[in-house]
Amino acid sequence: MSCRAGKKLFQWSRVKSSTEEIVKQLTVPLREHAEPILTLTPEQKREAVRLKIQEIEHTKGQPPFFDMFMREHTYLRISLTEKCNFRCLYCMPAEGVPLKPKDKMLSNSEVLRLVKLFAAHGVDKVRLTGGEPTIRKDIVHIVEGISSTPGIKEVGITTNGLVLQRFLPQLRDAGLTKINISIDSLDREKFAKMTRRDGFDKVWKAIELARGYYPKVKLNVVVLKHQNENEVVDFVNLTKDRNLDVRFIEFMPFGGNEFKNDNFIGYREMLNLIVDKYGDGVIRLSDSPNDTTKAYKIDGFQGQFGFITSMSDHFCNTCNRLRITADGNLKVCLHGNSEVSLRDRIRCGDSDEQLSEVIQKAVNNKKARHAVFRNGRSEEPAKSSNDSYRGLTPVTSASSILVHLPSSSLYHSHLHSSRHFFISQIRCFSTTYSVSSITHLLTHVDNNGNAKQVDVSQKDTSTRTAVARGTIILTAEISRQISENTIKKGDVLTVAKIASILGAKQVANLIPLCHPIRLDFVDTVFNHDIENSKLHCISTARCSGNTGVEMEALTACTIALLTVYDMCKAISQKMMLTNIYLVHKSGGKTTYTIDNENQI
Ligand SMILES: Nc1nc2c(ncn2[C@@H]2O[C@H](COP(=O)(O)OP(=O)(O)OP(=O)(O)O)[C@@H](O)[C@H]2O)c(=O)[nH]1
Ligand SMILES: C[S@@+](CC[C@H](N)C(=O)[O-])C[C@H]1O[C@@H](n2cnc3c(N)ncnc32)[C@H](O)[C@@H]1O
Ligand code: SF4
Ligand code: SF4
Repeated sequence: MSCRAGKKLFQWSRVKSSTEEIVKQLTVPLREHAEPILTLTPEQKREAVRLKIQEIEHTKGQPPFFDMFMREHTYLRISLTEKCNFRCLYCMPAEGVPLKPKDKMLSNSEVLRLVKLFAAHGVDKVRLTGGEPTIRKDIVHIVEGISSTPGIKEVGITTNGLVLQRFLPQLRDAGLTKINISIDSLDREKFAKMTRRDGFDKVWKAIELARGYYPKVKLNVVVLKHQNENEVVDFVNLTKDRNLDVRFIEFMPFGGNEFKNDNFIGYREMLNLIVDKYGDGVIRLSDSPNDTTKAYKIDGFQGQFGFITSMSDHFCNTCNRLRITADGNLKVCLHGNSEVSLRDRIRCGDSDEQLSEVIQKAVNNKKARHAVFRNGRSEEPAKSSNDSYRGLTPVTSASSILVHLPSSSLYHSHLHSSRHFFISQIRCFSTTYSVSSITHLLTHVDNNGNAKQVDVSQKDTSTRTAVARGTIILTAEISRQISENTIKKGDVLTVAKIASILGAKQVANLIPLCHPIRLDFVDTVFNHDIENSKLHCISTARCSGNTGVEMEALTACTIALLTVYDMCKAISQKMMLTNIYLVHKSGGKTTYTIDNENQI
């Protein structure tokens, strides 16, 4: 979801003001739009559809990367290098990590190709990280390339700040929009102990410089017990008259770090320390939809602070992140072990379409939440029913889920392997037109009552898009079998999607006075309301031409629904196609968007 909620202040009314009471009130979840699409109000759904249409138009039709939990991935984190000039206690061993050869790293042009591809699929935010990203010599060029990629609205960097002063002006000029700087201690000696390097002065100067360039600079502070926990309030004090957003990060276990439970301090405990000092002055701010941070501020302070609570209260249900490692592996989850090499696919000469297919497949396997940590080791969460978590429900048991099916040539191989592939047969019946006294008003009938086609040769060429929607009411048994993909005839939704594309291409042959159109794009997605045994279908058609594609979208949608009927009728014929209508049309002289679907 790409709803953008504005940040607004929120102050709790309090009866008692003991630290414990205040912390209790302040830790109530306050995340807007945190739930997946199934709990949206009709108004929000309409807005979501409108945004989706806008987005599809903007991205020239590449479908966004949705996972099986309806999470749309719009944020790409790219690690530019494995190297680092620090050795933070919680991140790297003193001797550093084993480095792969340079030729295994993604090159500048490979990074930019991937960004372009992800942007075409709706990614609008990229963050560069590492290792230490400023070690990469071509960092300014990379930022420049990313910021000028169509569709990218934000380019951020997360850095330890050691050499940032050198690059900051160029980075800003290259289009860097956001900066997060890590600093774990305000005490020079402790800083050196935690990073195993003496760099405090340079990092602090970089922070001051960045504040001059950016309206808000985020500071990342990993808090470790017995190390820097006693500095939490000092960090909050920095926000008094500085445009800083200090984020306290819970220590997370990673493969290489030495995670010890003794070092862990949860966010409630940190908040306690702050409330002890500021009492009622602590204000909870509302969080943006995909924020990792629970945001707060002290009343009257210029800046704010927050907690990244990956361990004690994870935020996986709103996850919109994908990441690429420095050597070009796609990771769909920070804590997941599965990776797929995009670098190898690029170097084997894969087309963008093939890469998209690989990415979508990986995204389909993304778990509902991150791995469970036991004894400092991460274990993948179990699949299927255990994946259901905090309102996130996989397709197999969802009450309503948008099933996204990527469009690509690889479908064909997938389909060939499916046992039954039926293209529903459309019969075109000959039609008798009755001539009425108002034939002269009809554009498709001449004065003698003969059918005539409209001459569109003088109309302007423009990009035309149409979106149609329809529903098939199923039986409960059919609904269940579709959701579990156990229908005997084969993979219903995949076949229906392909049939819808073939159907759209046939419009000029099926509907007597329609013009043949050179279609640029057709896509169909499904929204399966399993509980209510309804399958909604949304079809989009686009062309660049002098007449519209509404009929193509409507036909695509209808054929998809008919195909579902055909694939399932052996189980029961008690199904009904209903509510097929045009949701949106743009290009040409008029734009139309249905403003109240309930009226249809
Ligand atoms: N669980 C989890 N934690 C993450 C993820 N990305 C970042 N984090 C945590 O957030 C901390 C800060 O990350 P940053 O690199 O500053 O990125 P960010 O917070 O996503 O950045 P913005 O929201 O764009 O400001 C990291 O140290 C992690 O602890 C993620 O995908 N999953
Ligand atoms: C891996 S670093 C890479 C970017 C850069 N080198 C830096 O330190 O900002 C990104 C962020 O992850 C945080 N981080 C690293 N190891 C962590 C851990 N074990 N638990 C929580 N956060 C961690 C760092 O503090 C930093 O804010
Ligand atoms: S947290 Fe960043 S600065 Fe520290 S060792 Fe890891 S990569 Fe380097
Ligand atoms: S742990 Fe994985 S699923 Fe959870 S927020 Fe991070 S990347 Fe997303």
